[in-house]
Amino acid sequence: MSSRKLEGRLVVASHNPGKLWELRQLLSPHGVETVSVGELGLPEPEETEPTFAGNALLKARTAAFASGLPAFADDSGLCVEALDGAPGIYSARWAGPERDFGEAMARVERELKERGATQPFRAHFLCALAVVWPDGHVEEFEGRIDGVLVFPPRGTKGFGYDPIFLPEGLDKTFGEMMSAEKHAMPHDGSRALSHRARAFQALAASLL
Ligand SMILES: O=c1nc[nH]c2c1ncn2[C@H]1C[C@H](O)[C@@H](COP(=O)(O)OP(=O)(O)OP(=O)(O)O)O1
Ligand SMILES: [Mg+2]
Repeated sequence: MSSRKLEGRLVVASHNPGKLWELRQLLSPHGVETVSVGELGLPEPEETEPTFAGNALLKARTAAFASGLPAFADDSGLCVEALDGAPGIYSARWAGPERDFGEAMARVERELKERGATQPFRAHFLCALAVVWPDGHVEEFEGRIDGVLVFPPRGTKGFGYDPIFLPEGLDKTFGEMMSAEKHAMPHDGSRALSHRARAFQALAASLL
């Protein structure tokens, strides 16, 4: 348990609308008032760290120091086993400056084919969350969900690589799920589903 609790206004340090929506959805039952970096007019920092945790910390720290408020950042991505963990921390960058995830998903399929990979195409999503206070105090959390990739992509819900990711033991891709299913936050102590919801579950237990 942490000694620090999240109180007052929280900056959500993400420029990705899909992610922002999910993070606010996860925070909303806790009555935390949020403002996004976009609403504050803060720029998107370059993600120069070699790990998810490092980039989450970099984004949260930049926003906390620029705003004088506690800030919350998510760095996440898809890691494909047969591609040695790629795209990993480069998941957003594979979609190019236009953030074309149709192209990014096609590249995953192409690279699997080039490597002669065979099904099941095992993969996982990872999510690192960091909270940084303006005095420099840091809290970090992580969540993971394992699954397999399916081609062609299925479903139009969610964002990013959701349409090719089939979570272990389920028959719907993240792209075919209602957001409430992807983010199910069980109150009976059982585990949440998505990488982001799992990381958030750890955060909530400690900070909220
Ligand atoms: O639940 C997810 N469902 C599908 N795709 C996902 C998910 N979670 C991460 N992803 C992929 C797409 C995203 O673009 C990238 C994260 O990259 P990441 O740098 O953490 O976020 P970002 O650049 O999109 O926004 P920002 O850094 O401003 O928070 O991984
Ligand atoms: Mg990013």
